[in-house]
Amino acid sequence: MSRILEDLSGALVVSCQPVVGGPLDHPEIVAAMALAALDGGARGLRIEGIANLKAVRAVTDVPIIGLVKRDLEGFEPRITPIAADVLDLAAAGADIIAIDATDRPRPDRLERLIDTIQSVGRPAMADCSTLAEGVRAVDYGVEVLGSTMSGHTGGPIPDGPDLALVSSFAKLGRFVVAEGRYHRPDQAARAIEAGANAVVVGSAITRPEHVATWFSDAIKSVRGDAS
Ligand SMILES: CC(=O)N[C@H](C=O)[C@@H](O)[C@H](O)[C@H](O)COP(=O)(O)O
Repeated sequence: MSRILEDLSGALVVSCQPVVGGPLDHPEIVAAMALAALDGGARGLRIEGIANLKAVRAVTDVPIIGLVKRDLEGFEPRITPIAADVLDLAAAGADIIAIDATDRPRPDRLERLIDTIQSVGRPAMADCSTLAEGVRAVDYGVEVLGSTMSGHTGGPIPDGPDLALVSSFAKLGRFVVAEGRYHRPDQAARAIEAGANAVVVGSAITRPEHVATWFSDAIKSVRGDAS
């Protein structure tokens, strides 16, 4: 296992991805959120976008999972869909590079993305939605499997995290990251019990807009108030 993955064993990784266009969506604020998360015990970060990554890299040496979200016409995968982004992420200081590994039409072939990540000496993290996608990504040589995309490839998004997918990934002999809808500490603990090597938490820590909505919706539901 690479040193970066050893450093992340048993770690909380905080994804600092502000709501796009929201009041926190500025690189200096992303860097401040990252430092606050590290103060609270996070040992790794997940950062989207080159400007944000550079701002965070300037203030910490902890392992960073880097990604670029890109909406390309005619394609659904958004997380680092093209090989050119891989090179930019490596140059900006990402230690691990995350890619959408779902089984959906994509602009650059998955094998090409993984080869490009390996050519810059970084572990590749496959953001998957199913076990079959994880198995395919392992066949292509990824070092890290994430449950990131579970529930995000169509249909209603479930409430809780996909612990069953984490358990299945744990049998594949790769570093497993539990990610997606870990909204409470006990859920993160269950992920480690299910075999995850690390847990990524995003919205519950770094998207106060989402957290405020959870609370305001709960209050409205009790009041029977749709406004
Ligand atoms: C599906 C997708 O695009 N997920 C993204 C991946 O980087 C982020 O928007 C999520 O915030 C991240 O995965 C953490 O998940 P959560 O915010 O649920 O803790």
